[in-house]
Amino acid sequence: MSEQILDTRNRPLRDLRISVTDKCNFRCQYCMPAEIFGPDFEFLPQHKLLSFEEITRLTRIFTSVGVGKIRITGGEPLMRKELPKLIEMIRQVDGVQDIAMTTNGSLLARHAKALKEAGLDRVTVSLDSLDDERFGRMNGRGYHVSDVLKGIEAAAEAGLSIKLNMVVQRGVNDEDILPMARFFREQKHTLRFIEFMDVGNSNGWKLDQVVPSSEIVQRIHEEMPLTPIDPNYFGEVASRYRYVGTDQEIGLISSVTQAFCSTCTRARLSAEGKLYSCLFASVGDDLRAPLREGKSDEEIREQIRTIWGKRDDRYSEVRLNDTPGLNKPDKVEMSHIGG
Ligand SMILES: Nc1nc2c(ncn2[C@@H]2O[C@H](COP(=O)(O)OP(=O)(O)OP(=O)(O)O)[C@@H](O)[C@H]2O)c(=O)[nH]1
Ligand SMILES: C[S@@+](CC[C@H](N)C(=O)[O-])C[C@H]1O[C@@H](n2cnc3c(N)ncnc32)[C@H](O)[C@@H]1O
Ligand code: SF4
Ligand code: SF4
Repeated sequence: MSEQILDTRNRPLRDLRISVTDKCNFRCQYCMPAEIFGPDFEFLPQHKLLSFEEITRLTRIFTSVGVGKIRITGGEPLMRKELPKLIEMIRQVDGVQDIAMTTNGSLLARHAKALKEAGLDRVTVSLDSLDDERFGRMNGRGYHVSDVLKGIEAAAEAGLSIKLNMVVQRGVNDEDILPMARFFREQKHTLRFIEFMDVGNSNGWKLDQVVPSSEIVQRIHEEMPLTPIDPNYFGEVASRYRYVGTDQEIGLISSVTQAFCSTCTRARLSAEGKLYSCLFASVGDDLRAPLREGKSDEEIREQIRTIWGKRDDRYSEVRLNDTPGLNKPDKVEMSHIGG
């Protein structure tokens, strides 16, 4: 059994979410708005990115202090060249029980088979609408729904387990809630509805654009009756509901209206090797420098123990009490550290 480390709120470190690139081919308004992430925006140069060897070494150190779940994310993780090679390297690490990836799905069709063969267990594909025009607008680059559906199909054919993520914004895509629910119920994939969050510094978040999960459940329940079911594991982010009379389910990720910080076991590693103890953190701790300065595994492990031991984050829990417009320090961008 590996060591378990606890933060100041007794939360163990269990999941590591690894961002492999800060780049993305989409410009979702709620994440990387085109007016900010324009042609002049400077993304990380290659030498600042953690190499696959560095990521794998850190994964090994993290598993020795209790991490079992790995999620590959970004930016768009499939923009990172030779990603299957990284998956293969992480798969070899003792203690890694589950490797998942979050992707916008646009490049998945051509990579799904290689990812599965390399050892990826699961993909979560983000899709906000089945309406091509609206989807093209939301992704900021005119990508088609069919590009993503082909990716989902290829992932299913390759034998990857699949979930869908839909960020719901009132007045933007809330009319897609029912069509998405019907479609993925039919397709037998679990769809999770995510409350629009105030991540990063530039997504123009307003509370009145958040559709509370309770309302989403109500809207679906009126047409397709739902019943709540237990979480799959301690600290599961989504609350689960099953369509009555079926074994199909949906998930609700309610970080705005029902914060889940008290069971948050997630650490996030940015593409340049900074460790963030919260999605809403302003600063991360640099792990790349110690890696490149020749520090030993034990020295880096001790640094991680110290960071996690001091952790007190509970941003979502305090968010609703925050005064809008309060002068807070800039938070890290979600595309930078992964969702
Ligand atoms: N506030 C907050 N939101 C989170 C956190 N983790 C995930 N989310 C949100 O939930 C979405 C879904 O996360 P995923 O990584 O797909 O889901 P997951 O629940 O970790 O995945 P499973 O392992 O399949 O249960 C993310 O895109 C974020 O929007 C978190 O720690 N804090
Ligand atoms: C940052 S993306 C990275 C992975 C990949 N590019 C994708 O879109 O799946 C991870 C997840 O964060 C979600 N996300 C981004 N901005 C968000 C926001 N403001 N509120 C809620 N979820 C958000 C996305 O929908 C996506 O499911
Ligand atoms: S949510 Fe994902 S696909 Fe959309 S801009 Fe952010 S990183 Fe790219
Ligand atoms: S807001 Fe921070 S502490 Fe709370 S669940 Fe999200 S990442 Fe964890």
